[in-house]
Amino acid sequence: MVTQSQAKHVPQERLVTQVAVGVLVRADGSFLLAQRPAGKPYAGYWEFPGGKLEGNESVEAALARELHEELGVTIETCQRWRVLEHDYPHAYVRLFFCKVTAWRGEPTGREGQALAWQKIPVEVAPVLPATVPVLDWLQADAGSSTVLLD
Ligand SMILES: Nc1nc2c([nH]c(=O)n2[C@H]2C[C@H](O)[C@@H](COP(=O)(O)OP(=O)(O)OP(=O)(O)O)O2)c(=O)[nH]1
Repeated sequence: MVTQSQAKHVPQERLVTQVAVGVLVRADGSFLLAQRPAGKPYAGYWEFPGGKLEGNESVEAALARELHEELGVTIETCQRWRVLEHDYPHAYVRLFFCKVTAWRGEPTGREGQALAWQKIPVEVAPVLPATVPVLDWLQADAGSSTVLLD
C-alpha cells in the first residue's frame, strides 16, 4: 500500500493538487467509473468520480461535495483506502482513494458524463493513467476475500 509517509519526492516548483476520489462499490463487487467530460484535461478518459479539494476542505468533505455535484448521491459509509501520486503534464496530483460502500440516491451523470458499473476486467477504455493501479488493487482485494475450502 502507498501511504503518505511513502509519498514520492515532489519535483521542485510543482504544486501538489490534492484530489478526493470515490470508489463506489456495490454488494456484487461492481464499481462505478465515470467518463471525463469535454473541456477537462484527458477528456473522454474513464476515472473514479471525485475532484480537487477546495480551500481547507478535508478529503471526506471534498468527496461528499464532489459526489453530490457529479452524481447526486449522499455518502453514508466511506473509508480512506489508498494514496497515490502522479506527475501529469497539467498537474502533480495526490489522489486520496476512498472506498464508498453505502450511499443514498442512484448515481446519475449530473454533468453529462457517462457512467458505467464495471467489474475486472473493465470494458471501458481508456482509463486515466493514475487510475489503472486502482483496478489492480480492486482485483487483489477481491482475490484476498476468496476463501478456499478443501
Ligand atoms: N476524479 C478523479 N481524478 C483522477 C483520477 N485519476 C487521476 O489521475 N485523476 C486526476 C485527474 C485530474 O488531474 C485530477 C482531478 O481533477 P479534476 O479536474 O477532475 O477535478 P475537479 O472535478 O475538481 O475539476 P474542476 O473543478 O477543475 O473542473 O485528478 C480518478 O480516478 N478520479
